[in-house]
Amino acid sequence: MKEGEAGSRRPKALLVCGPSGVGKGTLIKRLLDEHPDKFGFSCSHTTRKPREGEAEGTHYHFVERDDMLKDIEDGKFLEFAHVSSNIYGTSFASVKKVIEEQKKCCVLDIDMQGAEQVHEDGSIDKVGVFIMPPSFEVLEGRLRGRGTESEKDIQIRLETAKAELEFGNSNSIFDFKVVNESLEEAYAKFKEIALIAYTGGAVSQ
Ligand SMILES: Nc1nc2c(ncn2[C@@H]2O[C@H](COP(=O)(O)OP(=O)(O)O)[C@@H](O)[C@H]2O)c(=O)[nH]1
Ligand SMILES: Nc1ncnc2c1ncn2[C@@H]1O[C@H](COP(=O)(O)OP(=O)(O)O)[C@@H](O)[C@H]1O
Repeated sequence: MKEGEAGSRRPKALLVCGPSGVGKGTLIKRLLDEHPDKFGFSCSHTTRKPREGEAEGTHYHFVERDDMLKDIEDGKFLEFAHVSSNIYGTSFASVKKVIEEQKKCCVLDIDMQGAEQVHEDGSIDKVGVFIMPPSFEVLEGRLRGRGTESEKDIQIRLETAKAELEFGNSNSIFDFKVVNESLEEAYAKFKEIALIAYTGGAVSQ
């Protein structure tokens, strides 16, 4: 076995959850850029419109609501959720592509409802990490600073964030919590957790 290859244990999926604007996408992008051989992103489906710079099939599969509802009915999704007035979901195909075809650890960026469904389903061996903001004010500042949402959408996301933070603080789905204050420190911790998922190792905090 070559150095850096996963050991005899199979890589687990890495479930990344946390409120909108907390930095999930930033941390995940950095991980994928640094370790493209080890980690692959599960490209979700969404009914929301693409933001500037987002590409079909890379960030999301951008789909029409009716098509997504039909695919959900046809059983194509491992999990799905209505988040901030849009539908988001992880197809079986996207997870299979990363785990079985690419043989990498599959990174899922999903909301709390999705995390709960994956946890209860139990068919995916996973490590769960919840990303926390240093404070609600900082979260709001990041969301506004990103400049990708309308004021109405920001308000919806902040409302959802309150429930997400309570959820992250009070359940056992997540093996780890990372406070994203300094990006360097948060990324170092996040990477360490991701590598635990990659090696399929036992989780100890
Ligand atoms: N359940 C579920 N949630 C998802 C999925 N993809 C993204 N999300 C979540 O949907 C929420 C909104 O995502 P997005 O519109 O990209 O906005 P952002 O989180 O503010 O960058 C976030 O909490 C994501 O974690 C998915 O496939 N399933
Ligand atoms: N540690 C950090 N310090 C300051 N700004 C950050 C930090 N992490 C992320 N950001 C910024 O916050 C905004 C939201 O991050 P993003 O990764 O889009 O969050 P999410 O994917 O959780 O919605 C982005 O503009 C990003 O550059």
